[in-house]
Amino acid sequence: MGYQKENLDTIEVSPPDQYPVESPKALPSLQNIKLDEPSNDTPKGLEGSSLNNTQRRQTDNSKPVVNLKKEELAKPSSCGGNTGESGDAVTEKKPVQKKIARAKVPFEKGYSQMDWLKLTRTDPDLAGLKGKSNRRLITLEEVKQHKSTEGHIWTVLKGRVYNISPYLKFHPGGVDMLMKAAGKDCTSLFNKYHAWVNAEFMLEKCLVGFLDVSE
Ligand code: HEM
Repeated sequence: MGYQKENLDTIEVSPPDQYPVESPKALPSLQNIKLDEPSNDTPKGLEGSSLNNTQRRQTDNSKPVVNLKKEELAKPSSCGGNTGESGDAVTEKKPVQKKIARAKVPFEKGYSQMDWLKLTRTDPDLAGLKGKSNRRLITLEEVKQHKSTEGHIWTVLKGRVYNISPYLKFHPGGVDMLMKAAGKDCTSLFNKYHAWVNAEFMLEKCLVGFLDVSE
């Protein structure tokens, strides 16, 4: 028995010595294989997806368009297979769209988008209508009169009139930016910065009425 234990000990010691010798040999060979394969097909696509994941959050705005272009350009090269040059053409990063300066303002504690969602579910009168209907037609003149009254700052977005007062401090672009919408139709500004934002859902409870376009 004593002999067996000694034998086992010596056997157990030897494999850890072998692993570091074998694994470095094995890894480089695998890496070589992996590197060769994608470089023929879509190296740009792979680079783009992994690198952009970190960048995307900062500049979501123009990325989708640029990515689409890349994909479109990458398709012929991956079909052709041999044309590595066409891939290089993709790296000439000429922004197709004008880049809009985007600055997210760090939200105050208690003013995250999640907090806003909670508020919309708990506050009974974010629109400030005090029981009045939010189905009525509202003229732009009336909207203009609600640009500084505390608690009653209105804007028009895609034909709907909202009271944006309660949302001001929750707006990720900051109060100042959202105040540019006060008392007027902010649809084009809104679309300029973030056409993808689902304001209809976010401001549902702030609906005051609908813009009267008959005038
Ligand atoms: C009236 C309704 C509006 C709503 C519901 C709204 C909502 C939002 C949301 C959800 C974001 C975060 C977007 C993201 O994370 O991708 C955001 C960001 C921003 N918004 Fe607004 N917004 C409104 C109006 C405006 C207006 C009128 C302006 C400009 C005058 C504006 C300028 C910005 C800017 C500069 C940012 C920060 C950077 C960015 O993410 O693009 N927003 N807004």
